[in-house]
Amino acid sequence: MLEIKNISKNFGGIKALNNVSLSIEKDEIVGLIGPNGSGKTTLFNIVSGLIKPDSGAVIFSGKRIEGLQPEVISLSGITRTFQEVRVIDSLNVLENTMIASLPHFKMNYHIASDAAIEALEIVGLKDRAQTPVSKLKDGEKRLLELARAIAANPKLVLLDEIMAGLMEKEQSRLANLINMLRNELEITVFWIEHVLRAMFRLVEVDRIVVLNWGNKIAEGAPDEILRNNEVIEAYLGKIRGLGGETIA
Ligand SMILES: Nc1ncnc2c1ncn2[C@@H]1O[C@H](COP(=O)(O)OP(=O)(O)OP(=O)(O)O)[C@@H](O)[C@H]1O
Repeated sequence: MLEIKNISKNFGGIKALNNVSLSIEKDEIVGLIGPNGSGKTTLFNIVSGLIKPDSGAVIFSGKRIEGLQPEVISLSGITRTFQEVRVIDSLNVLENTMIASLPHFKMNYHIASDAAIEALEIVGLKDRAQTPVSKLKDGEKRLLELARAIAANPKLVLLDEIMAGLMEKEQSRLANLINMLRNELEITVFWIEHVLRAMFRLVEVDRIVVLNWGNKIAEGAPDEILRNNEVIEAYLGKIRGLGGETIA
């Protein structure tokens, strides 16, 4: 479904991505992990069209999409969430969701509204449709981000640290939702996360790709990644050592 081929991106002297390749099959959940600054969000920004790679190709459903406008990529079936929730506080929950669904449904208000309400129902925010976004709790804003991504009827969704800052109960609920996206809605998921308990234990992740300093250093099933010495050295060991994040 998605093929990332030899992508490189420099910012000034910084090699944010160095010849990174990976592919994602339909109906997979693929995790993307690595230390801060290892290039994860840069890769999402390239796939979603926010930045152009210096070299390499991104192929989605057989077509090259690198360098296309974000709106075009979104219409082709790739939507995303952002680390910093991008909702408009002056609008209500439904209006925020419709901003995402309207372009996909050729600005047809009724169809876009139905799609938005369905997305809100999926994430459990339907009862809050008329609530101003400013009244939502942080966890609810994350769910709204997800609803916006779903409302545009994607084939592939990119989730960027969607668990960050949430309580454990909210993380578990969101993990169930991610599983449901793939299992029931047939949406393929590519997911960046630092909450490793969610990545390794809560969500049914098929494969995990690990970046370090812009290089792909590992790729494999979650249990293989947990045993990979290079990954432990570059990332997992440091996190365990800090004592802040536990996987089990
Ligand atoms: N627009 C930009 N201009 C200059 N440097 C950038 C830009 N975007 C990213 N970088 C740099 O590229 C590198 C990779 O950053 P990126 O945000 O992709 O990492 P990340 O793995 O997503 O980090 P985190 O886990 O902290 O979100 C970092 O050194 C970052 O400072």
